[in-house]
Amino acid sequence: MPQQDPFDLAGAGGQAGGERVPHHLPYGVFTTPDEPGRRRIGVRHGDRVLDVHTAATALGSPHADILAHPTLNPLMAAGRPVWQAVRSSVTTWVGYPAIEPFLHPLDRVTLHLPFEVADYADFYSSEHHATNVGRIFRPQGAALPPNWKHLPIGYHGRAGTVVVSGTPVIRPAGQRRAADSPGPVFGPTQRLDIEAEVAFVVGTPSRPGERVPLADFPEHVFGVCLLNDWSARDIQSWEYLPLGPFLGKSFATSVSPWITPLDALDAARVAPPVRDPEPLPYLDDRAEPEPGGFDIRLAVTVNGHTVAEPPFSTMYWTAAQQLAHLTVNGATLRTGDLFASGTVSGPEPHQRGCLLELTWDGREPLDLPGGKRTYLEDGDEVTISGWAPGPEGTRIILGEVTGRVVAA
Ligand SMILES: O=C(O)/C=C/C(=O)CC(=O)CC(=O)O
Ligand SMILES: [Ca+2]
Ligand SMILES: [Mg+2]
Repeated sequence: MPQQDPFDLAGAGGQAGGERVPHHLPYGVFTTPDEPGRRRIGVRHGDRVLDVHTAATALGSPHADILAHPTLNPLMAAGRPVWQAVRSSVTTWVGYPAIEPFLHPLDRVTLHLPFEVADYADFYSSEHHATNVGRIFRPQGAALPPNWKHLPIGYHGRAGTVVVSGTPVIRPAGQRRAADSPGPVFGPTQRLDIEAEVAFVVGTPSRPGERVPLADFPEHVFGVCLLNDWSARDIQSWEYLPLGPFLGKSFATSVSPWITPLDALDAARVAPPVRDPEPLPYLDDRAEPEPGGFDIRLAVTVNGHTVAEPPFSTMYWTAAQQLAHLTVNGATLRTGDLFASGTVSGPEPHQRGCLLELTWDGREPLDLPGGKRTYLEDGDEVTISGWAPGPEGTRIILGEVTGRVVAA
């Protein structure tokens, strides 16, 4: 009996010859209790993880070498034709009885950061989020800055503090200044927040001076994961002018352990919102063959209680536009570059992807069963999950990203 893949919920379609055709097949890196020092590439299939290098070797695959590594980077660097060939092979292998010995129960493995992060950039591409944050942080000025509808605003983050889901997040300390206080004080943040985001992982690098046009997005982007851009709002609001977020966001950024291949999200593509004014030609995606948006529905829980359901389809700037912008000055891409969408917030109050917006900077606490919540307390656990439509009425369940706050 083929395993039911919880990433592809049982539903209409997805059947061939009476057996499910696996579709999602996300990549991760795992160890087993017997060999805790040996990190291996795994593909999730149902409630099991396929050791793909061992399977590839046993089956005489020409791709065995590229899978014999403790990270996904060599596979990611190999480029789209190889990604497609490996994905197509794995799709076949998971139906072979011969691979039984190479499948490990998911609850027996430890998952690790699946790739070595090269550079990390974070965008600010939800109009609803940017408008709300503008109103909260800069009540005197216009909600959106004058450049916002002309380019996807972003900042470069700290690649070395990107951690895998499940890693505890230590409450950061820093400078903060209350509005009515003459100077700053130092101490643990009192306004620790989350940001629910979707992130894109670069596989194929680019050369100096080369721009990545919108159409080349699938040639460079290996896959997609969920991301929590933990943010200390008091540190951030005191430090961020004029150069943007710095220590308020650099202490930890969590990613899901499973990387969904970009091709697995074909059925989730949707048209982005209409852009007005029209962007400059390198960002104008109206003539692109594939719509640039993705219909990914996020959910954020705090201590198991759902606090938000942000819709990724409402993002103003798409990931392809973000990548085109990131490289338009000739900056190179490296294998392992990670770029995140920015906080995903929809138009409705329960669709806001951070506590800053959900509680209007603490002025409107959330009523949770465990008590009222403004910002995060020590011991709180936050989980971001998401799903997207798959082929023929199925669902793709993305790997979730979770983290618990520990005292400073
Ligand atoms: O408007 C600001 O000053 C800052 C907003 C952010 O928190 C930056 C950020 O991480 C962007 C995002 O996630 O959308
Ligand atoms: Ca962010
Ligand atoms: Mg961060």
